[in-house]
Amino acid sequence: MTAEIIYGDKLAESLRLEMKSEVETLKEKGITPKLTVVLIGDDPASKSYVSGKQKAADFIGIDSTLLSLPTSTTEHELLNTIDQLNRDTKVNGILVQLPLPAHINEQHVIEAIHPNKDVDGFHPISIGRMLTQQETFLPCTPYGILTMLQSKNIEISGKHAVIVGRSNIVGKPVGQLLLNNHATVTYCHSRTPNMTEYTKQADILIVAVGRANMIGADAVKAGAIVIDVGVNRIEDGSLTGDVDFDSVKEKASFLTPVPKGVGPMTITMLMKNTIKAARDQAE
Ligand SMILES: Nc1nc(=O)c2c([nH]1)NC[C@@H]1CN(c3ccc(C(=O)N[C@@H](CCC(=O)O)C(=O)O)cc3)C=[N+]21
Repeated sequence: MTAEIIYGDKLAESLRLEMKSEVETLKEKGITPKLTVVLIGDDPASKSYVSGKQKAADFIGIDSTLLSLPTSTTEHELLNTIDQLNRDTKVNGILVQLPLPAHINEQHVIEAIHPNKDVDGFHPISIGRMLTQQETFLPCTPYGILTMLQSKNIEISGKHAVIVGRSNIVGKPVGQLLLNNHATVTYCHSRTPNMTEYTKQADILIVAVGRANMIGADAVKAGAIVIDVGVNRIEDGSLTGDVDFDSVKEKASFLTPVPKGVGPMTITMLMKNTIKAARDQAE
């Protein structure tokens, strides 16, 4: 079997076009969605992701502001900045780019963002609301993955979804989102013995570990749907996923590439959440 490749960049483009006209309509009603991104320090990867977010916002017509703060910023200073953004009625969404420098407690920062402006969906209130299936901001990468599956009319209900990786921002929430859509969910992680015994049972395999080419064709069931969330910068400077694309392509039914897969969808869902924030706050 040769897999159909799910191109996240193509889907992102069509969704961004829809959002552009949605924002035009909102602007006629006097609503201009505004996102503020806070970036601490000058990590090149973080800068590159942030510029991708700015570009998407510009295209859609979302007002986006980058607040660039030095690495020496204290946790107290950052919490004060967030407090000001929480109070600023013009700001609909707040995103603090992760990872943060070691002297700042990430959880304190995430919990400081008002849940109504939590467009990343990382606040414990947002996570709790997602778990209990209340309406909320869905975390962008899991939301993007769900949208990619739906775009290909892939049935989730009754399928066995195996998640490799258990991070708070991808692995854990994507499993819960698939569970909400009636999948049977198995989590694998660094302490799972004989991991391929599980991955080979997956109808839908989601890999979010951050280790280049850790999943080969031997770990995949024939006809499986494989979603690669890995972002690994390799020696030659290029970007590669967690899945061995060339071999898995010959065995899976659907496969996402890296780059041009989940990454562009993550940014797109952030834009969608920002528009939702603007709408909700205008009520
Ligand atoms: N508060 C917060 N929210 C995030 O959503 C967040 C974060 N912090 N920290 C870092 C991760 C990573 N992330 C990516 C987004 C887009 C691409 C993306 O668009 N990648 C392009 C390639 C970009 C390139 O070539 O560098 C692609 O896959 O085609 C990748 C990674 C969001 N993150």
